[in-house]
Amino acid sequence: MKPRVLTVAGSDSGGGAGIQADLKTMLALGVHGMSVVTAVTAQNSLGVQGAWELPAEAVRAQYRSVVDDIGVQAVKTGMLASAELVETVAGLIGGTDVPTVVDPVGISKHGDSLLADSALDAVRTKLLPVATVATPNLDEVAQLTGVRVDSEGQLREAAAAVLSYGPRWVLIKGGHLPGDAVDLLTDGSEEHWLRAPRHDNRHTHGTGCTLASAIASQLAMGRSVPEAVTEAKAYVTGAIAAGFALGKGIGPVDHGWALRREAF
Ligand SMILES: Nc1ncnc2c1ncn2[C@@H]1O[C@H](COP(=O)(O)OP(=O)(O)O)[C@@H](O)[C@H]1O
Ligand SMILES: Cc1ncc(COP(=O)(O)O)c(N)n1
Repeated sequence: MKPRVLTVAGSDSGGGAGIQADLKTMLALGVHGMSVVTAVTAQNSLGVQGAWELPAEAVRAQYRSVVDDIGVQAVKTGMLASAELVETVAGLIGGTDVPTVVDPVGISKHGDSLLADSALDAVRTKLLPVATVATPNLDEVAQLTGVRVDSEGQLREAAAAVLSYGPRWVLIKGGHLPGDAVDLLTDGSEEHWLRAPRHDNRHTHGTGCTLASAIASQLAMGRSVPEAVTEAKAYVTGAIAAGFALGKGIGPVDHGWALRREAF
């Protein structure tokens, strides 16, 4: 049976990030994608114009519908908006015995907040402990741990700070540093440095969502965490290289690049 992957995240009306990015990534990687919508954003290439979270009951009901009947081999979380939703989702994941990728989405590329400040503590104490892999970017590392990274040498310190909250693995994304796009994956004993050339392309909307969904898809196919992250990094790098202009601002990465490559 086709591996099934569930994203628990917010909707991006512009189609570049959030649930839309997750489902496109899952399609491109050959798994069956499913979604639990946590919030709806009015969003485009210029930023987030509005956001509305769903009631916790609606999130719980979507999750149960999917997991109890269809079943999942991996879960990915993205925008969770509020402390109540973070706690609800952490509880649901804690009761589901499959690998889970937690992308602790805090602020959009345009600087719009996608998570209430009052939810940070629940992310630290409830959500990170149930993650198989947590994938914070450098702003999220600073928000969650207070550790500020402005060089590759500090990625280790950032990783240790996030691991102290209990995820099995952490992938610190160094995408916002100058130079090569370097990420550090570690479980506190093994270290894997993932390095890709930086693509000089401003159309990077959705990079984090795409990477986390690709990791979840690879885990659902049975890969180990280091294998899954290595494959996912190659996929997101190709998607960034093929990112394209839409609207007047930052365009999306191209989720379909790998499908086209295989087709010809
Ligand atoms: N310009 C770029 N060229 C190549 N890789 C990039 C670029 N920008 C980000 N990345 C990579 O994309 C992935 C997502 O990282 P990042 O953009 O930091 O996440 P987020 O979307 O959460 O801010 C990481 O693997 C990062 O190294
Ligand atoms: C609904 C939603 N979820 C997540 C992001 C983060 O996007 P990115 O991957 O660009 O950091 C976003 N802009 N909108």
